[in-house]
Amino acid sequence: MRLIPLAYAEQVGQWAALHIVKRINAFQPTATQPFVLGLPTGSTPLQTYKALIALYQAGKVSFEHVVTFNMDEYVGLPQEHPESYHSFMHKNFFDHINIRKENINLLDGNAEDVEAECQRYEQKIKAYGKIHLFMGGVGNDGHIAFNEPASSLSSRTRIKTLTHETRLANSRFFNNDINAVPKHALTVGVGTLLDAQEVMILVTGSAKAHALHAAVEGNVNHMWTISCLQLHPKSLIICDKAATMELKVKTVDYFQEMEAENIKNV
Ligand SMILES: N[C@@H]1[C@@H](O)[C@H](O)[C@@H](COP(=O)(O)O)O[C@@H]1O
Repeated sequence: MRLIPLAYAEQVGQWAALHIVKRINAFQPTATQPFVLGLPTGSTPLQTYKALIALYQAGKVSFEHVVTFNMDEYVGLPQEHPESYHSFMHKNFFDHINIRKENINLLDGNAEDVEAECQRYEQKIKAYGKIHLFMGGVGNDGHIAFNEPASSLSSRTRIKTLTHETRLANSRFFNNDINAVPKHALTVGVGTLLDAQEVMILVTGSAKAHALHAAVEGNVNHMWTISCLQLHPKSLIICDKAATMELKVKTVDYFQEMEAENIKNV
């Protein structure tokens, strides 16, 4: 695992965007060999999306041959609802870049046969070989995508019941009305995430400090599904200072030293 401790959330967004651009450009994607990018929603990645749009506008990256898979979607919320993850992604990212419509993949939370929809998603990812880079955030309770506590660490895409804590945290997008927050979501599994070539998780703010501690210093444990990163051969966490509050000073120093060495060697 690589942990990049930065000072501010804006720096986290900038760092993540530059990393994505670096990976896409190094891959030199084509129509027959596209770069496959996994994407999250939430407040945390907003800065990254803004920075990616700016880099696209500056001609530093093209999304023409990039295929995206979003990690999750609410069940039963109409696609055109402003808080559906379909709406979120178009408003905050897709509508501002040159991605092809047919290259955008999102789970259909209104599918009649939810199980078939989840299998279709898994098969479509497999059809591309693998996800090259999966970006994600983390919930206050340590969930990754919508893999709530006690999700199997080998789970695949499926329907999950959201915890009260998650619905309460997300009620800020629904006029603070927890009853308006869907009770279920479709989500890629922990196993689906671990299959990606690289996983990059953004963690900002003090509300995520316990989750970051569990991810970096805790044991691999299904109660904090973010801890699955310890099993991944190429995982990367980018965090701000507020998120490190539950880490040992020694841990933060260690990763800071490692990054200083990395920069020297570039
Ligand atoms: N399913 C999403 C997660 O993918 C996201 O990581 C989490 C944190 O969101 P935020 O970045 O808004 O704190 O929220 C939701 O539960």
